Amino acid sequence: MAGIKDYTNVKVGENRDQIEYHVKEILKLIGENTEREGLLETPARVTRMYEEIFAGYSVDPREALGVTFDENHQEMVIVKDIVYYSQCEHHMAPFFGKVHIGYVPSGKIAGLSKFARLVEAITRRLQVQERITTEIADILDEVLKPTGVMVVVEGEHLCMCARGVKKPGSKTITSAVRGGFRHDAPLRAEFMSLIRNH
Ligand SMILES: Nc1nc2c(ncn2[C@@H]2O[C@H](COP(=O)(O)OP(=O)(O)OP(=O)(O)O)[C@@H](O)[C@H]2O)c(=O)[nH]1
Ligand SMILES: [Zn+2]
Repeated sequence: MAGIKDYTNVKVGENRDQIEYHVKEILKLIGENTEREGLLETPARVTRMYEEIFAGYSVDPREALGVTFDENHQEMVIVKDIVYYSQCEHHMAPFFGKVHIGYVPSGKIAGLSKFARLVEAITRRLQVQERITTEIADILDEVLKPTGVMVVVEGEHLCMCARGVKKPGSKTITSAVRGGFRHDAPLRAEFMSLIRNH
């Protein structure tokens, strides 16, 4: 299975002309007049938007976590409320929410901003929420080799709100645990209580 770890290094900007062409074709196929004023720039706008929302394809998420420091801190570190916007791979509709990361270092810590960079690299692609969660946990585990990692992701999926089953407000919560968190219920409970918004 192709995963985030096999990042493709595709830069959307290099395919700009072709994407614009195909967006214009889709507009025609849904019954639009691509020559009316409001739509003239739309293929180019959509392409620029794709460059942003699909920027993750050109980033190796392991490198996003690049800067690490040797540090003898052995208690849990939590970076919570990292907002993400992603696109569901089934409908190409947005889903968005927050990522919460907790880890217990084992000699290595990462620069705090790098957690958000990791989240960006993984979410700015076509995704499912479960894979976002798993990949963040696996990459942290691989790069930092911590005593343990726990990742919780909250998401609201427009494909469930604006269409289909139409259930606005429903939330999906996914979690992944690695290392010491697996067999340590109090540690998981401490993480959950610290990420709760007060
Ligand atoms: N597990 C999981 N499912 C997702 C995610 N994003 C979207 N989906 C679901 O993917 C499924 C695709 O189902 P299909 O039956 O193939 O597509 P569909 O006919 O458009 O389904 P409906 O949304 O039920 O109308 C739907 O149940 C979506 O809710 C995600 O991140 N994780
Ligand atoms: Zn969907």
